[in-house]
Amino acid sequence: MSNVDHVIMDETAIRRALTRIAHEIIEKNKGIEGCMLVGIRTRGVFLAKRLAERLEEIEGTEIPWGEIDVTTYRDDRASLEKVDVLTQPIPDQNMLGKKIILFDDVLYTGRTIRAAMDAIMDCGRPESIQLAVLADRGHRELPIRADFIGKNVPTSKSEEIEVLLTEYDGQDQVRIIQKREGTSK
Ligand SMILES: O=P(O)(O)OC[C@H]1O[C@H](OP(=O)(O)OP(=O)(O)O)[C@H](O)[C@@H]1O
Ligand SMILES: O=c1cc[nH]c(=O)[nH]1
Repeated sequence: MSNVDHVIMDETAIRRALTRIAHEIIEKNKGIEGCMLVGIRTRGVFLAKRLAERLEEIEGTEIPWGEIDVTTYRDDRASLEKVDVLTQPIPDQNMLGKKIILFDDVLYTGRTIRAAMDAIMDCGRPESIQLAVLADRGHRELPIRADFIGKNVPTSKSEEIEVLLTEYDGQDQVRIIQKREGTSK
C-alpha cells in the first residue's frame, strides 16, 4: 500500500480551480465560440465534463466536449493500429478549424499530451490546441506546457501525484504519494 503524504487539493480547491480555468479559457478565447473540450482518459474526461458545465453556466451556451483514448498513440505502443480515437460521440467529430482544449488530470513527462495531439490531428487539423491540467508536477521530457493549470506542484521523481474524482473514485482529492522503493512508475 502507498503512504498518503499529504493532500494538496480538496473538493473546494478543485472546484475553485475549475472555475478559474473556465474564466481563463473564456478570456483567452474571447468567449467559447469555436472551442471544443476533449478530456483524456481516464480522469481528464470527468474534468472536461465538469469544465463544460462550468463554461455553459458562465457563457449561457453549450460547448461541445468529448473524450479521447490515446493508448494506441503512445510512443511505447507504436505498433498498434490507430483506431477508436474518439470514444465519445462529439456533435462534429471533425476537428478541422476548431479550437481544441485538451484536459488531463496530471502533466508530468508530457508524453500523454504528445500522443493526444497526434490523435487529434487525425481527426482533422484544428485551428489550435490548448492544454488544461489540474496538476502540473514538472519533469517534462518533451517541449510541452499547459495553458491552464489548476495547481503547480513541484515534486521529486520519487513522488507521485494521485488525483481522485468523485465520478470515478468516490471523492475529490489531489494528493502527493511517496513512491515505494522499487516502484518504476
Ligand atoms: O505527462 P505524462 O508522463 O504522460 O503523465 C501524465 C499522465 O499519466 C496519468 O495517466 P495514466 O497513464 O496513469 O492513466 P490514467 O489516467 O488512466 O490513470 C495521468 O492521468 C496523465 O494522463
Ligand atoms: O505523478 C504522476 C505522474 C503521472 N501521472 C500521474 O497520474 N501522476
